[in-house]
Amino acid sequence: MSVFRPGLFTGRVALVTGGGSGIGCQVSIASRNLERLDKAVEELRPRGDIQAVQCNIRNEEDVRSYDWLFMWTSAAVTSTLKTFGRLDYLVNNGGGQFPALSEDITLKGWKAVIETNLTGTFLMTREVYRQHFEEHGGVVINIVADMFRGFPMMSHTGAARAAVENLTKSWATEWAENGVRVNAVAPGIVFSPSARDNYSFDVFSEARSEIPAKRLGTPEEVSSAVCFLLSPGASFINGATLRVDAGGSLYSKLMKVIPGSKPP
Ligand SMILES: CCCCC/C=C/C(=O)SCCNC(=O)CCNC(=O)[C@H](O)C(C)(C)COP(=O)(O)OP(=O)(O)OC[C@H]1O[C@@H](n2cnc3c(N)ncnc32)[C@H](O)[C@@H]1OP(=O)(O)O
Ligand SMILES: NC(=O)C1=CN([C@@H]2O[C@H](COP(=O)(O)OP(=O)(O)OC[C@H]3O[C@@H](n4cnc5c(N)ncnc54)[C@H](OP(=O)(O)O)[C@@H]3O)[C@@H](O)[C@H]2O)C=CC1
Repeated sequence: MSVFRPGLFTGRVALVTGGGSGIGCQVSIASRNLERLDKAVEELRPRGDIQAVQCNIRNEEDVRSYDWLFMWTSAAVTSTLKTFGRLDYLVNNGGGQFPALSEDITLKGWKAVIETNLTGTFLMTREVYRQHFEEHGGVVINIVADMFRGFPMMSHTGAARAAVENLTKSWATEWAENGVRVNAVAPGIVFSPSARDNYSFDVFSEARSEIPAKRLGTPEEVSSAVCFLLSPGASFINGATLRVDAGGSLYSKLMKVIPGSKPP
């Protein structure tokens, strides 16, 4: 997702997991696939000072670490601080899941989704707080999802995202005195090739009719919300979740077709 806008964030530094761009802001983008990250850096370099950091957010060593001599390493947080000398924003955007009925989810699959969406967000945020925000303050944005009525067919991610929404509130209170704000953004349905490839049918075409606006959202519409919550314009907003879904989370769509009811 394209995260920053010109002018608003000049001189500020952001660490964004799962891609995202820096326009008018210095940015580290962090995910597992270095080849894809390097490609994104090449595309975005003309628009801002941007670096790629290979990091599996599920892996504490990737997220954390200084080495035993406290030398800088290539880990996500330390390398951002080394390159840019400061850190103002963390956007926990990295995440994903696969569609499956709960009874079909293996323990390995459950753990993969919980570790990616919940543990990864916890590790990244804890590390940024310890290494920088505790002393200097900052803003955290957690990208969650429309799980407000449960998440049939994706119960693992529903549970993880609901937990992240709850963490958002805990952190907002725990770290307020250190000048840290923590908010969440809950996108509705936005086209994503990786999600498309996870489905056996054309999920995005079908989803369109389930959205009151009768269209999908765009990455820019999500990034506008992220930018607002990062900006001083949101300085009195803490612990909130902003739904960016054109009202989709209020609409009675069924993600799993229920053909009929059996007698009790
Ligand atoms: C109504 C429509 C809503 C659409 C809204 C879209 C929302 C989005 O979030 S868009 C972004 C979505 N993108 C993705 O979700 C793609 C990324 N997904 C993943 O990376 C994986 O799904 C992951 C999160 C589970 C983690 O993958 P990884 O760490 O690489 O783990 P493995 O691939 O090795 O899988 C571990 C384990 O997980 C189970 N599993 C994985 N994929 C599936 C699948 N498609 N179906 C069923 N089970 C799956 C499986 O148990 C895997 O173990 P093995 O069986 O030993 O491979
Ligand atoms: N598209 C949509 O409709 C919606 C999306 N969301 C959420 O918004 C976020 C962005 O989604 P979108 O851009 O559409 O999807 P993408 O699948 O394109 O982006 C997900 C990103 O997360 C990264 N990622 C996944 N696992 C890890 C990991 N273990 N460590 C580090 N990075 C990881 C991936 O990079 P890599 O594989 O290189 O690690 C990828 O860049 C995700 O959290 C998604 O679940 C929420 C609601 C709806």
